[in-house]
Amino acid sequence: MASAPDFLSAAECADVIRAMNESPREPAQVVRAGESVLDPSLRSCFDHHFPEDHKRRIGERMASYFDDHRAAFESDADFLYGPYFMSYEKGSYFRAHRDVANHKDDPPRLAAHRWSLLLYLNGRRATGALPTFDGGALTVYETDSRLRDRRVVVVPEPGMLLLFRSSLMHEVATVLDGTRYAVAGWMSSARSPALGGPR
Ligand SMILES: O=C(O)CCC(=O)C(=O)O
Ligand SMILES: [Fe+2]
Repeated sequence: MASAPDFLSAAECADVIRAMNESPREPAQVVRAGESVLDPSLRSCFDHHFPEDHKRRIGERMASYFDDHRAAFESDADFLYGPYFMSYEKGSYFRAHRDVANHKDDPPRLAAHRWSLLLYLNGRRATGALPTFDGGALTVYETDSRLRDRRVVVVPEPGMLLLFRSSLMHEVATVLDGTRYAVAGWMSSARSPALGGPR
């Protein structure tokens, strides 16, 4: 796991949150046995249709952070899938899951995911004019052959970029108050056999 605390400034976070609040949104789906479905037993949050130009700009920044620190990630990932813009209102959550394929019918892009990138736009503490929320911590269940398995709890901070392997189990605790805003993208490998790369 790795993080960059000040990937975006508070002013940039405020801009993205504003654009999210102005964009249409729909309840976020999950992929189950190859199909995208609403599944409140697993996930409850909103997916925002974010303006394309903004989206491309943020996606490029996330991908270049990965590229610049590539050596640390020991990965053949070469493109970013996403980004997606999510809001979690009071009562929202994302139960334990992995961001990779779990079923033979799952879309190939899931099997190509290598690293999950989360960009947090706000946090629990007041920062400038950014909205705050309570609850909504991310827990990642790290597995490491050299270390004992452990859970790492991440409390989002505005502007923080977090990276973890997409194969790790993780979950977002229920938001208890306010709205939690986050951007998610997946560094993926075009060489994945699932995407037609060499086997
Ligand atoms: O918002 C987070 O902290 C994690 C979200 C997540 O796990 C996902 O979108 O796949
Ligand atoms: Fe996830």
